Amino acid sequence: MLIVDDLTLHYGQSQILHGLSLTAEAGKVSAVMGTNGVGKTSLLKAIAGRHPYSGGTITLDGKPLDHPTAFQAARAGIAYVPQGREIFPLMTVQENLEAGFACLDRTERGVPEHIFELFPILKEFLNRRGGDLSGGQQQQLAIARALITRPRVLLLDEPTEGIQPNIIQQIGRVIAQLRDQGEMAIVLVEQYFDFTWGLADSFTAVTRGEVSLSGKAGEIDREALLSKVSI
Ligand SMILES: Nc1ncnc2c1ncn2[C@@H]1O[C@H](COP(=O)(O)OP(=O)(O)OP(=O)(O)O)[C@@H](O)[C@H]1O
Repeated sequence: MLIVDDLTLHYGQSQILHGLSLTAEAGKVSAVMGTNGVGKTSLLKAIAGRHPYSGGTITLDGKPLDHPTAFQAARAGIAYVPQGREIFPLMTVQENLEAGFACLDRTERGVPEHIFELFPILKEFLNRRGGDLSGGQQQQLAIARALITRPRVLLLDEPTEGIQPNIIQQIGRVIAQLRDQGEMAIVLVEQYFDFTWGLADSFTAVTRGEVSLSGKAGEIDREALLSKVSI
């Protein structure tokens, strides 16, 4: 279980997160929602060791992640799929996947076959350059690259952004499949309300770096949530 407690984060003098707390359980999709600029990406970056946090704690399966570097966070089992995907455009699909090996021991460096079961198109396009894939295919590649490390926590930053509807549905099915395997806690940052509402097991609405509403699917009120995450 990932527990983020009372997290604060700054860019220079500017405070972005104001004591934000979040819990993400294995086998569940925990959605983080909110309008532009409320600090969703900053939260994921703090968890993934991509930006230092100023206060609070992050704990994974009972062990504190004490201000980890990106490498240490990845070694601890945290995988991050950034907004905008960050595919290496001149490298092939195979090479992009192998970029995920960086934090693994030599003996662990292989692409698990189940990744191609989740994303068959990647097997077909192994020798194609990342930059020649469509947006949806790049998103699949970014998720696949994150799964290379067999993570315990998967952080997804707006996976539906700029993706055509049929691929969004496919990505939703993959997220649900990964959840149902029961081993991974999935933190989904999303602004596409209906997609997230249909998929997530719990919801955290963020407003100006603070939690403004949270609750489990089946308990939280849809309209109340919608009002917190819409402009
Ligand atoms: N590197 C940075 N330096 C300074 N300010 C930053 C930096 N990155 C983000 N910010 C600011 O921090 C605030 C939160 O940004 P963040 O990207 O975390 O929000 P977000 O909720 O993910 O928004 P979006 O949905 O637009 O991605 C914004 O005001 C943004 O301009």
